Amino acid sequence: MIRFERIGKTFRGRDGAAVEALRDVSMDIGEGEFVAIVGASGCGKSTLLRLAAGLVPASGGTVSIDGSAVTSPRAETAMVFQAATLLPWADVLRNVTFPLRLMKRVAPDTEDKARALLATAGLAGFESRLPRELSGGMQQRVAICRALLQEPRLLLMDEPFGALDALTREEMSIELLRLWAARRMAVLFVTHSIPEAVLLADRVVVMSPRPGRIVDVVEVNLPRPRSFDQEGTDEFQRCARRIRDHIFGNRAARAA
Ligand SMILES: Nc1ncnc2c1ncn2[C@@H]1O[C@H](COP(=O)(O)OP(=O)(O)OP(=O)(O)O)[C@@H](O)[C@H]1O
Repeated sequence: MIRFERIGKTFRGRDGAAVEALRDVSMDIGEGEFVAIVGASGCGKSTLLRLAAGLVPASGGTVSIDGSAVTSPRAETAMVFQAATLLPWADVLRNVTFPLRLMKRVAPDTEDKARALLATAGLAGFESRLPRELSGGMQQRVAICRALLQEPRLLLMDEPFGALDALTREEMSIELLRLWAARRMAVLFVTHSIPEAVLLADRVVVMSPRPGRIVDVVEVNLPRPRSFDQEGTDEFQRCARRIRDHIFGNRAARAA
């Protein structure tokens, strides 16, 4: 569905110095596939998502969806950032429906769908609350509902649980999988957590330090529905170890 073909991206800093963020990145993501991206800080993971979202142009290569080059944001793509980025003055329901109102895509059943989505995310009864009345985890759930209400074919998630505590993070991962199972859009999910990547993804793309290149693609052959109980399985450990070895090299192997 989405194809990255020999993508390179070099930024020019304020001082004029060139920063090569990505080099020769190629990958395909199929319809309904869940792909996680892991790699050292600064290796270009967010840049890759922003390229897919049509927010920045590539310096070389092409990103295409269904064969047509992505040059600007598209209605079929939605993005969730690390911070919930909700409108502070709008209540939960208005926040969730905001992008559709902005794109003039409101349908007669939009509000009902938004309420149903919020209920699935455990937010029934909070529709009229303001963001500041919600916990960080609840705010992030609102941001995820906002993205899902757009019924995207491609969901881009940039460390969406990065600011949450460990327990909320686990709970949110399982909830995301539930919502994804019901809708099956393609997901490109950036995370710093190796267990989170293995738990969620069909494939984990491992990137080298900057300039980011793909050093491995790990297929996760764990049955769905997934749960953290699978963390003890050989397959989970195999995937996690293989990813860790790429990121930490022999250090991890020695410590094990
Ligand atoms: N607009 C920009 N102008 C200049 N340099 C940039 C810009 N955006 C990103 N970079 C640089 O490109 C590199 C990759 O950044 P990016 O945010 O994509 O990495 P990342 O892997 O997502 O990092 P992290 O895991 O820390 O969020 C970094 O060195 C960053 O400083």
